[in-house]
Amino acid sequence: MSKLSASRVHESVQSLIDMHEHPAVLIDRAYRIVAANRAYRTTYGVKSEQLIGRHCYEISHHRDSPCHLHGEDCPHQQVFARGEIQRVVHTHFDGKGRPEYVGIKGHPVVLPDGEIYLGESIQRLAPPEAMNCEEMRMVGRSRPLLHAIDQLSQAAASPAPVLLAGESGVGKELAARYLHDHSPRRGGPFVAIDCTTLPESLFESEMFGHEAGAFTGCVGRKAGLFEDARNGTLFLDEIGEIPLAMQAKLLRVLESGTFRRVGGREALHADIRLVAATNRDLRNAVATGRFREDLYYRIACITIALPSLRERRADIPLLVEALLARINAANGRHARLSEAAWTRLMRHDFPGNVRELRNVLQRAVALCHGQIIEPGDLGLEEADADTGAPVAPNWGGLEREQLEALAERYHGKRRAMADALGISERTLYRRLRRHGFAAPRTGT
Ligand SMILES: Nc1ncnc2c1ncn2[C@@H]1O[C@H](COP(=O)(O)OP(=O)(O)OP(=O)(O)O)[C@@H](O)[C@H]1O
Repeated sequence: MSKLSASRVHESVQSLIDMHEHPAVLIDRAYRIVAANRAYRTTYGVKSEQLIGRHCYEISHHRDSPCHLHGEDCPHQQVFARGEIQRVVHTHFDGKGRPEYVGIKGHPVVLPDGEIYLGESIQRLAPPEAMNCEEMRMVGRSRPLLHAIDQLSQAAASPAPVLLAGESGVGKELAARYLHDHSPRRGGPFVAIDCTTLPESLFESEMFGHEAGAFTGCVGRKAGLFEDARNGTLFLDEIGEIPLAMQAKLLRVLESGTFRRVGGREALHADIRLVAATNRDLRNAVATGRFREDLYYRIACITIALPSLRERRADIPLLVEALLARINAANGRHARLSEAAWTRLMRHDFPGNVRELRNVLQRAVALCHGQIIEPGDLGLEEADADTGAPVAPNWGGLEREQLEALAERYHGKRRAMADALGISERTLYRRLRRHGFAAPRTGT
């Protein structure tokens, strides 16, 4: 766009987008910002004169290439290719460089100069204070994770029970905390219990509390988890493991909204938001009579599936970075992965998901000599060990995620990506084309 039309555009739309209380920005076909409102400038800590003409991905993503090259859905593509409105969730970086999840609505805007632009209105999904605690942050930018974050953000506003489904170690407890931290109950407590640790004999007293002398050996009155979580969120992990008789008791409380301490008479109000999690197929447990159907429908009002790490391999580099930083900080170390160790990690299947990745890194930091983690320090089984073959050459669907992960790690640089895979740039180019990626940048 010429300088003249840029200034015309700027004048005609500036006052319009300034009316938006959320950050709003107008972007041209070449990803350049042509106008942005005050909320956008404040959020991303950039002055007006430094903003116009800059690439949107530089400002919000701190990157030097468009976000769709890094595995994210990009409204830019949808708007300019199809003229359609698109809503996506992205990770943006605020003016202080802190990551945060945002919901973006992108729509086509036709201005008096006849040009089409992308108009984006951006809504912060997380209050910045909720994202500040690094331990609690759900790290990742892959499509499957951002889709789950979108669902979690929408569910957070409602009081309805949520069932989180996913393999062990995918981050169900972290997701439950996210729900709590983004809900109107965030000022109240978050109480988590792993139901497999509750023996049947103690289930009732642990859940609902007991009065003094309610049963043999019990001294004094004790509040249960329902009371501990008052005004907050009660997270029942592995809910599928609750014995049938106890399921009936839990259902009664959820239906009536009241409970009694064991040995008590007073009916207490169950003022909690229930979030449950399971790593097995609860519908199947219902079909085989191991889980009550009525309880299932009560707890699974909103069901959110959390992706396994295999389904979001593109997040591995970011997770490695975040987890290593935490482990290093906790141990006063500065360990980092050698290229060979990194390639070795990328070949692993991670049946134990993020927890397994964290444990592998913890072990590696403890075992490595000096600062560099070598493949041998990772302690991964021989079964999927380095064979010298290109990364996952026959994994079909996984190949796409690996390419995304490499694009992320090497900022889309073709030479470096090809080297990491042990293939030529031409082969890499063919693979990228096959998976519908735009050609990445050349150079190392
Ligand atoms: N997206 C993520 N970003 C950063 N850390 C994560 C992420 N997902 C999981 N983790 C980390 O992985 C570990 C396992 O997560 P969590 O306990 O939430 O998993 P889970 O699905 O509840 O596991 P289980 O089913 O065994 O209870 C934790 O240390 C958590 O902090």
